Amino acid sequence: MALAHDPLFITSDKSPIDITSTPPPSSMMILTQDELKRIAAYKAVDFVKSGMVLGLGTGSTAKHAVDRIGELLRRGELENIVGIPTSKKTQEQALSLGIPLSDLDSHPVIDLSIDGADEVDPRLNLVKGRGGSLLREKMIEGASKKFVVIVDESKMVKHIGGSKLALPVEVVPFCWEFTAERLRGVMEGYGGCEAKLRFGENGRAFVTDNGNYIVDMYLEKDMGDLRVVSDEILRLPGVVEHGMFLDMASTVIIAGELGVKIKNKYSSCC
Ligand SMILES: O=C[C@H](O)[C@H](O)[C@H](O)COP(=O)(O)O
Repeated sequence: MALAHDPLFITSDKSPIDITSTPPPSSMMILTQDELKRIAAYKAVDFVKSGMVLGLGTGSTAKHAVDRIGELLRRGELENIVGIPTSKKTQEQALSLGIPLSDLDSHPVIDLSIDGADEVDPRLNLVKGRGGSLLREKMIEGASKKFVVIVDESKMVKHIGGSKLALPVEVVPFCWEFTAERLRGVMEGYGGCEAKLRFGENGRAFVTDNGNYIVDMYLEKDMGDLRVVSDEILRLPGVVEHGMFLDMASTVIIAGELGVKIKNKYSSCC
């Protein structure tokens, strides 16, 4: 894959989403998917300023952003950062990098969160949680003034579920089969789905940081009105949270073959 290094920006304001992109350079370099993730992550860290309270995301893309924040703190280029980790794994990583940490109880308003995503649709709705961290992510990113999502271009889909990979739902372990069956039932009205319990590497049910299970829903079609589906899923007793992050991302940074694109959601205010 090739990526631009020339920081020349083009802005378009004609779509409901504001798109800024870095075009391909004259000399191209082949980059791996992980390098693309790192490029998106570093670009997002450009938004970080000293003194900020930061939501620290989880996953292979967010890991690069946390590393970068640690590096800038170490070099003294950032100061007085407080990180709010979205998982135990990120907490460990941040601690190992010397990033001062806190939580939502002490810092209920977060200046900026940076995190990866599993899918991004054209309206910047997301699927998250294929790493199992969706609940803490949704709590922390939902409390953020700005939420910057970092992805490589493979995550862009025409509609939620378009990758044919899982839409994760965190459920209580108690009678999870009953809850999975109820989820299947709800989804019949929205194109249908297969609902499977997620297993960990040890062959047992995967357990989230909150002691819950994950039921992965494999969608068959575009679900239509995502808000309606979201509300129905959340009304099921036994469901804790789902991995659709609707209308939450303020900016999505996409690293791909043709360069880095930045999509901003229009703000409704001045
Ligand atoms: O639970 C995991 C998170 O939602 C991740 O942000 C998401 O799965 C994307 O992860 P990655 O950057 O590893 O593709």
